[in-house]
Amino acid sequence: MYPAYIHTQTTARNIDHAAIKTYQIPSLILMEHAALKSAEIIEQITNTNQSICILCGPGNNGADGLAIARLLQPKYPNLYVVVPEIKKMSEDEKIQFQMVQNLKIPFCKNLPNVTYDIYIDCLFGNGLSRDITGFYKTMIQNVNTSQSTIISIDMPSGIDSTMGNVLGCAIHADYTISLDCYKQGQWLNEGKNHCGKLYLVDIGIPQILHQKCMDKIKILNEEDIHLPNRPLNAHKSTFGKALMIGGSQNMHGAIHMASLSAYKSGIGTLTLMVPECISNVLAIKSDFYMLLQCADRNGIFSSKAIDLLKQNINNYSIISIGNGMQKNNITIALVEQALKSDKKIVLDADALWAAQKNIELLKRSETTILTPHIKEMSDLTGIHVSTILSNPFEVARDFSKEYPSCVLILKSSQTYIAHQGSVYVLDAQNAGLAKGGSGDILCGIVVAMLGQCKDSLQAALCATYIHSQSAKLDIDSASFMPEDIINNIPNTLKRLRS
Ligand SMILES: NC(=O)C1=CN([C@@H]2O[C@H](COP(=O)(O)OP(=O)(O)OC[C@H]3O[C@@H](n4cnc5c(N)ncnc54)[C@H](OP(=O)(O)O)[C@@H]3O)[C@@H](O)[C@H]2O)[C@@H](O)CC1
Ligand SMILES: Nc1ncnc2c1ncn2[C@@H]1O[C@H](COP(=O)(O)OP(=O)(O)O)[C@@H](O)[C@H]1O
Ligand SMILES: [K+]
Repeated sequence: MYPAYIHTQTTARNIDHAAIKTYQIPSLILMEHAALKSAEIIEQITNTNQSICILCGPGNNGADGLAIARLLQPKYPNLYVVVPEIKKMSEDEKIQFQMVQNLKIPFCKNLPNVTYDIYIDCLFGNGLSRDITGFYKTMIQNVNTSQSTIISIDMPSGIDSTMGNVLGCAIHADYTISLDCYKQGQWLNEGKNHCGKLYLVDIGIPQILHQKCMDKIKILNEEDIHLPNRPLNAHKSTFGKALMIGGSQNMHGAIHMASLSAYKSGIGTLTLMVPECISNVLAIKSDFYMLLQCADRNGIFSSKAIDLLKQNINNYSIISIGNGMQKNNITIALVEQALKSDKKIVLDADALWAAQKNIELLKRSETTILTPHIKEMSDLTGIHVSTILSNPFEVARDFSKEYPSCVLILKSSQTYIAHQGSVYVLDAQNAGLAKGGSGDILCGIVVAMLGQCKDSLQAALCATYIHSQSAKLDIDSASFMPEDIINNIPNTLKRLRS
């Protein structure tokens, strides 16, 4: 699978330049790859009897358009090119334009009065630098109001490729063919809604240029997942001894689901530290876990929990806190104690709110995996929800740099896994997961992976991927039950290992 990276405008541009300067790949060769791959996709999504109008701007995005015109012309009899600024062309565009003229492909300066079935948008790509005004704006508005299919090359023109904001006006594409890498603006803010279906094509830029990037963002795929080995001669301690702390009178299901997921995902031993008031119901539900019961007060842990954890913590290698707990002083004290220990820690739900009270403790040297959804991330960091939503990549990356021993799993319909400045994106939207309990299942899988993987980032990547793959169920998304997902974990593991 072609490795998919997401870059800002500057990084994408620097990579293009390095391919040309350092690796001496002529830009016309890259452009030819771009045009060939784009033409291939255009042929797949259109019919050759449809009329095509290719809009070519003043830079290399326009040059791509001219190269695409040259490649499509033999198959599409009704093909037309619009070049508004013949006097202002990049060097490569001049060469492409000469070839288009040699082939006698019809062109003109203005958008023709007739409506075309297909518009190929090559006005502006990664080089858009200011608001679009004047005749380009009119052209974009006219194309947007047509009922035609719009295919954008590299970026929907008018979308800023770093932040996804509309600069003046922007093409509303049905399809966008991104060249070499995704641009961050395709994933953020208004950009998300302007791309239509996104394609990514390899244009022959050396992969090393992506791998060498600082602060890279990569789409998580199966090749990034290295499931931990399970040696035949292992014993239970080989796979981690976990203590899961959580539960309250009104929420015993959360820790139960987390524990089932942890066990199905391979944890060695599992103990649940829960308030006494729910221990009976848990004991009836399952018998694979051990219970560390704690006196309760009003349905939650009493202050005795703090001493109980102190006395027992050294029996475990991994501690998770949060499932089914509440925001209170005991939760704060338990999180503080766990973070001061030398154990691997997983923080979920209200434990994330509690961690904020002693945030400097996250600078500990042992691994901490945090699994906030967007609101919990806001509780943890004090960053407003709208700021997180406008650039989750940056928020996740900044956090991971500030707390280098932490691995952040920032959950939403897309999930961002960040560690020491690198960000992975799990792009697997699934309405079946938009239900209470999905996060508890993930937390359990994280605990199990932390018990088995040597590397904490790998544990987080494996867990997130296993969670989303196990939620690929052949039933209506409205009917997903937590146990359906949990019962599918074994199939996922079997498939990933084979
Ligand atoms: N060899 C390579 O690098 C490869 C590049 N490739 C392709 O090149 C694209 C990047 O090309 P690019 O850098 O030329 O930028 P592009 O998007 O065409 O725009 C720049 C032009 O637009 C103008 N302009 C900007 N904003 C404007 C505005 N609001 N209103 C009006 N004008 C505005 C700007 O003018 P200026 O600011 O200089 O006055 C300049 O003329 C990339 O997306 C991909 O498609 C691929 O073929 C692979 C190989
Ligand atoms: N639409 C969606 N597409 C993909 N994943 C989703 C979607 N909605 C929720 N999820 C995933 O489900 C989990 C929900 O976690 P969380 O919000 O903590 O739920 P809860 O606390 O109720 O268990 C996260 O892993 C999140 O990424
Ligand atoms: K474009």
